[in-house]
Amino acid sequence: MKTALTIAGSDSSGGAGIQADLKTFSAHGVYGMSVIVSITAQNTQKVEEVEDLSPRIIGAQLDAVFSDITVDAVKIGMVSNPEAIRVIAEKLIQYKPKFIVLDPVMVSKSGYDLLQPEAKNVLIEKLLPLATIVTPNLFEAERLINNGEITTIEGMKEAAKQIYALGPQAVLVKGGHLEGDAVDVFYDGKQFETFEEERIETKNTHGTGCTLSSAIASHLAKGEALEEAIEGAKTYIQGAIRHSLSIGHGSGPTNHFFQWFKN
Ligand SMILES: Nc1ncnc2c1ncn2[C@@H]1O[C@H](COP(=O)(O)OP(=O)(O)O)[C@@H](O)[C@H]1O
Ligand SMILES: Cc1ncc(COP(=O)(O)OP(=O)(O)O)c(N)n1
Repeated sequence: MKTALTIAGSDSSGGAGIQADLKTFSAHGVYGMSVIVSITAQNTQKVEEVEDLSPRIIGAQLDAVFSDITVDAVKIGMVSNPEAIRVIAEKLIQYKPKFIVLDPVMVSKSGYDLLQPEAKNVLIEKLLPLATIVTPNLFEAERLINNGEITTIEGMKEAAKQIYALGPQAVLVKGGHLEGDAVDVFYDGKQFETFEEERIETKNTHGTGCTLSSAIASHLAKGEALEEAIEGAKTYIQGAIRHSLSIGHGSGPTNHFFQWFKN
């Protein structure tokens, strides 16, 4: 069985973070493992509190997994602070996993900072160059390059080019927050490709970014090429949003088991 490891934060409500990633891996038939960086007290309405784990225990989790198990793909989500980022980068350089999908999580949909402001430049310097692909949403893409607001597909292409210059092997700028269809822009230094799906009108989009990036990691773990992996992940997120769950009083989660149980 193929394996995937998520390095991310825990979401107590189960819609985003580690919990969304593990559900996504399972739904793809991939064995999931986790390195927890932070614990969030969060629900469908807001993030109440965040507590970071120490760099020591983050490093120990990484050593425990990599020293024993073959990791076919890694997904990185919420990494919270500079010290956590440094130990993650150090261990990934040591263990050299074949694929690293980096979702540069910065702010929750409910508006809570999940990346400390002083950690942004450390993430750019230490993690972007290690990434097989980085998957910013519009806000994150704007923050990575500090070049104004992105409001068009052309703007997404320009941002993808500038983020590519920071060192990852490829970039997928997600257009979930743009108007119109859900269009994501891919750039690998050679060509652009757009991945398009119809926009689904729903408030239940908690964890969409986590779900997409861990679906890409699952497809890469199974040996698919990058563009094929994105295509598969885009089909998956479309189903997961279409059958998203009205759980809680706010923005409900994506549905990972829509093939079997529709809501
Ligand atoms: N309402 C929607 N209908 C269809 N696809 C969506 C919708 N919202 C987001 N997506 C897709 O979900 C994925 C995650 O995008 P996005 O919501 O922008 O990420 P994030 O959760 O990081 O903000 C992207 O592929 C995006 O195009
Ligand atoms: C623990 C944790 N990690 C990441 C996120 C952000 O998830 P994302 O899929 O980008 O979008 P929202 O869940 O914020 O809608 C999170 N909230 N918690």
